[in-house]
Amino acid sequence: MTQRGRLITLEGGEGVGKSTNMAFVSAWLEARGVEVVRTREPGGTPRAEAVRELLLDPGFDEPLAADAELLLMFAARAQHLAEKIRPALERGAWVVCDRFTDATYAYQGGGRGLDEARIAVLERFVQQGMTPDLTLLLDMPVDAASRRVSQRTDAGGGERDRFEREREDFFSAVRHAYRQRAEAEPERFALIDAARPLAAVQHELAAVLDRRTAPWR
Ligand SMILES: Nc1ncnc2c1ncn2[C@@H]1O[C@H](COP(=O)(O)OP(=O)(O)OP(=O)(O)O)[C@@H](O)[C@H]1O
Ligand SMILES: Cc1cn([C@H]2C[C@H](O)[C@@H](COP(=O)(O)O)O2)c(=O)[nH]c1=O
Repeated sequence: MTQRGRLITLEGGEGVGKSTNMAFVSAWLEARGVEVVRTREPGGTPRAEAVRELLLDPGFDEPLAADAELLLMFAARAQHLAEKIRPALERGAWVVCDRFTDATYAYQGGGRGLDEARIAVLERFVQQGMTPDLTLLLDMPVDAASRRVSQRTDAGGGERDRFEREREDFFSAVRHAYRQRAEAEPERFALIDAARPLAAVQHELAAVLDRRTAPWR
């Protein structure tokens, strides 16, 4: 019988280095013979990416109600789980996902102030007990991360999305919520100091992956 794959998530606020380190984590696993499916949330499938567009688009002349934002996050997640994550895990592949439900607790819970208990109801409904096996939380001060986002936006000539336009107190609340979750579940989370140079961050990521994934490989 094929062994079920593992779900590894990368989490953290804007600009902490999740996308940069997705590539590193995936390559590290692949070098050890693991089949890896790389993906992200919100998004990861064509329909879920369409929901992402709606969530990130700053162009509407109408606010997005916090409850609608929460439900859209879980709608995208339900599609992602059904069409991509569960099938991959069932065939034995490992899924490395840039953000997952911890982001909902951090952004919609911490940032928007929605009740955690309501998020937990949707989590149970959509995920049916499925949770990440390992969560790599990239953590750094909000002001330094925001400078990285500014440099990236200036260099790429891109526009800030609807979340990136939030104020510093929103991101401080997001960071606080993430750190609280990591403290509450140390067996699932690894807290990584992402303010260091990339080589140091990746050195620690490799050590964490080696230690935490050895029993599953
Ligand atoms: N350790 C690091 N030191 C310095 N710069 C870094 C480091 N890690 C990433 N960067 C740079 O910071 C910027 C943001 O990184 P990245 O896009 O990977 O962050 P992210 O967490 O995926 O951001 P977002 O949440 O906005 O998608 C990029 O320009 C990247 O090259
Ligand atoms: C999964 C998830 C995401 N978000 C927010 C966090 C980010 O601002 C955007 C996604 O863009 P990025 O390229 O990953 O930075 O969506 C959220 O608020 N809630 C969630 O559950």
